[in-house]
Amino acid sequence: MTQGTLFNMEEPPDRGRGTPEILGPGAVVLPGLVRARAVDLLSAIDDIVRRAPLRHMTTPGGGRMSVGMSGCGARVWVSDAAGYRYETHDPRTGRPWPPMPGMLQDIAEECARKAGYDGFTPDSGLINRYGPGDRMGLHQDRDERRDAPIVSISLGVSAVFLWGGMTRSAPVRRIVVRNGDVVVWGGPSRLVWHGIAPVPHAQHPLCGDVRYNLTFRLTA
Ligand SMILES: O=C(O)CCC(=O)C(=O)O
Ligand SMILES: [Fe+2]
Repeated sequence: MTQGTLFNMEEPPDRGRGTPEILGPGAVVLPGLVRARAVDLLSAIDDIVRRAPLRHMTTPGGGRMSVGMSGCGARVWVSDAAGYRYETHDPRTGRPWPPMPGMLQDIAEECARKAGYDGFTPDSGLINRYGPGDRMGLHQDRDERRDAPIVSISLGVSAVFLWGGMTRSAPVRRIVVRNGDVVVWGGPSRLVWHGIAPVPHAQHPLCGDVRYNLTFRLTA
């Protein structure tokens, strides 16, 4: 990922629940789509991070990412002084990443289908953990297959998803993503710059002051 700039703007107005919101060609927010599965998803995250602990990765430039990361599946995104890449083994433990639970695979595929992407079979599930104030700067997801969409699930504390354009300096839309919301982007929008504004200090009944994000991709 490439870190970019963030803009601090006031909270955007609320949007209706349940109505898909088109972000652009091939990109959609599906509000609350997996809210009923939030407890199961969080328990799957717990199982994974017990075996592959969350860690703060460093960027090639030496910066420490505020978001805690782990993952499951055949390959998981890692970053260190050597660069951004996918690895089959967890550098922290030397072991293969935990396999992707069938439940996660099914939910990711169903989310993709709902967004118009039939036949999406992710081989990588990234876990991002945001504490209060943690953020992810504007970036493009460039390190995996670009002919497959990204399926992104928000859990816990609400955050503002930043949805930019095809260049880093394009105007940025701010979209509130809540527990159980899903964002899917692919096709002509696959390389849109995006990020997460600093997560507010807030409480969610399932997660305390934490936001989790699960992101599914195809890497090989
Ligand atoms: O946390 C999010 O919603 C976005 C995560 C993201 O963009 C990424 O992992 O590449
Ligand atoms: Fe991303």
